Amino acid sequence: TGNQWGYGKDDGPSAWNINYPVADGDRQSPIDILPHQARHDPNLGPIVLNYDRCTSINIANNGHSVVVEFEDSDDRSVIQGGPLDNPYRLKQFHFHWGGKGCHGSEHTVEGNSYASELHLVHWNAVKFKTFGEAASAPDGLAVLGIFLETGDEHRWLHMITDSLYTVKFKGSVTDFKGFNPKCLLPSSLHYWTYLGSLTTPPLHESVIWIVVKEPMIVSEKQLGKFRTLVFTGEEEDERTRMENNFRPPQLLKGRTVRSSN
Ligand SMILES: NS(=O)(=O)c1ccc2oc(NC(=O)c3ccccc3)nc2c1
Ligand SMILES: [Zn+2]
Repeated sequence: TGNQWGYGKDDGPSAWNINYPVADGDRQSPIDILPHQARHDPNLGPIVLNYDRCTSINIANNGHSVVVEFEDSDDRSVIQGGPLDNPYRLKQFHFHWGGKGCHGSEHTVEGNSYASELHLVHWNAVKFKTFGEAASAPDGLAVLGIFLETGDEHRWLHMITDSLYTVKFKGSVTDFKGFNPKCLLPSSLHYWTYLGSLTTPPLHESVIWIVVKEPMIVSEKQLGKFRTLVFTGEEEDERTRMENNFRPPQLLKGRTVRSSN
């Protein structure tokens, strides 16, 4: 059916514009970030995360990534400050990653990729009633992007990687309670910010991107566990390893990238 998209040769990013013409739009993501061309904006305050009462619900394999969903019926876990005019509610987080030894981040910095990228997806519940409504509005979503670099083991990432075997196949979902993603964040939240889009179909141009400069460090072993997931369902014959689920950088088309200090 028309909505089938992926990261392969025939259904990958270069073919997405067939079913999703906005793929060729003016504010597409990800982008290559050039720090020296980013405008330092002293009015850009710090990002403030209020995740202390966040409620994680489940972890799932949606056939494109592994996603942890949160309860978003009130303002129990929000991001605010920085470029945001309102608090945005945490809806879910997920990852993008590469193959063994290859890189897998979506945003790049001066042409350099990281091994992986974590996206914490938030929506503007002040202006919109549902995530779906916000996801189609120019200021509807705020996604916090965190790069993952390989090095020492991350002390808390095991809480996710130890659960990945339970969501190996597309369509699998398991309970995942009591996880606070604040434990994944690097010490500094200095960031770049620009107006962009979802990096997968439907590619809505509704995202205020906040890309944190400092990567989180994870071990190659921890990253390898993400590659034990498969894109395919348990009932399907082939087992296509889930890796390289990233969109390459898109044209800036005159946009300005701003930098916090
Ligand atoms: N790579 S990305 O740009 O962060 C990105 C890309 C595509 C996305 O679609 C959704 N949908 C929901 O989260 C959702 C969750 C629950 C109900 C409806 C939608 N989030 C996305 C984030
Ligand atoms: Zn993403």
